[in-house]
Amino acid sequence: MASITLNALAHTYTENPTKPEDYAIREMTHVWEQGGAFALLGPSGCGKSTLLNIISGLLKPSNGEVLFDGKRVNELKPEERNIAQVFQFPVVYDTMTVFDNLAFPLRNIGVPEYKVKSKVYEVAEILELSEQLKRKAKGLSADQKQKVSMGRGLVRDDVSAILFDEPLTVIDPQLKWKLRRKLKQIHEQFNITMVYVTHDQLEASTFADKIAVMYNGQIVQFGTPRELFENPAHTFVGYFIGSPGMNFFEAELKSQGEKEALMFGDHEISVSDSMLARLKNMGANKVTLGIRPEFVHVWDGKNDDAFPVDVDYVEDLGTYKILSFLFHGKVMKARLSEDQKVPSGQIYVSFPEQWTKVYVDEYLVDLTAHSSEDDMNKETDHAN
Ligand SMILES: Nc1ncnc2c1ncn2[C@@H]1O[C@H](COP(=O)(O)OP(=O)(O)OP(=O)(O)O)[C@@H](O)[C@H]1O
Repeated sequence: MASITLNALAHTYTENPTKPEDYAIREMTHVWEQGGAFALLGPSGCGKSTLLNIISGLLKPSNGEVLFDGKRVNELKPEERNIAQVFQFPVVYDTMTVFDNLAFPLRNIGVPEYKVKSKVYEVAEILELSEQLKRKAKGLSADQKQKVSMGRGLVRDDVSAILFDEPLTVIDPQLKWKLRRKLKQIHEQFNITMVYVTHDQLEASTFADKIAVMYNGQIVQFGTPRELFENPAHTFVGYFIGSPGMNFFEAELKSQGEKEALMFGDHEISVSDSMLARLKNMGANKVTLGIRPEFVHVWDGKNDDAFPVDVDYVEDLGTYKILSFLFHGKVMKARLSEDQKVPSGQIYVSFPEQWTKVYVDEYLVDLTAHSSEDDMNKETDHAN
């Protein structure tokens, strides 16, 4: 078991990179703490496999270091890193039995046969492969083969971490859920650092305690599924997580007499005074506002804090409904519970201040985050 540190890591497949877009991995420093269950979540082409291959040693990074438990491993070959990697497609020896497939990594490092046997039985039991141990791998179904692949990663006690690269791609939808639960259970039992790569938010949040969201070669947020949902640190996280994703609209900071106000057309959007002060300080005149459909309040009648909007359409998804409405010409969505009345015509919506997130240059303006400005204010307070 090990912690995995990526220190000022960057990677390009281009010979002479000149701009940030030339990098599949833009410079990042990141730590996967030892024993954690993590997911690396992002769309196709964002750099997930590149990052995984750098950790396992299949790829040499252009810049920076990979450290296991604080020790640099850049120069170590994959087999010297004690990392197990499970790929999208099962890697099994068809002509061998399931038992021999599972035993292979142990026999390779000279583990005595009595230990091989007990470990293989233990792992086969967990993965529900005990009945198949004597069968040739060739006759197995795709999901059974993938379980054998996973098992080969699990048999060794000395692995530092297990990396899964979209391991459930070949698995039937009904079985996916079961295998995901299994992986979670295995993590709890073995306490190995696990990094699970996927582009599926449901897969990421059912497996991982913490998710790194990757976008354009960068980790834009690393947090619990709840943190990603409630406080997206980047507009991409707001868009990518949730179903449907966050509503976004542009607003302008304008002076209204003595006060500043955040305006969307002629509508004033309510944010805290400290947020207005922070935006003024940053010189941010144009911002992006984000609110999740779950947090938009929908009212039948007029209300002091609510804006009149027109219903566009309502989609009934069984246990909930998605209401699309037009707010100052912009289509936005609200999530209604099953028993909520389906509105039509003109309705009123409000955006609770707590859930109205403010983004400048795609990043969240987070008033709870510790800033050097706060430190300076504190120091001034002390001095006074
Ligand atoms: N061997 C390679 N040579 C050149 N460019 C590559 C190579 N492998 C990946 N890339 C590029 O690097 C970027 C990141 O690719 P990568 O495969 O790491 O992304 P990914 O998030 O794993 O995508 P997917 O989910 O589709 O596998 C992409 O723009 C891709 O085209």
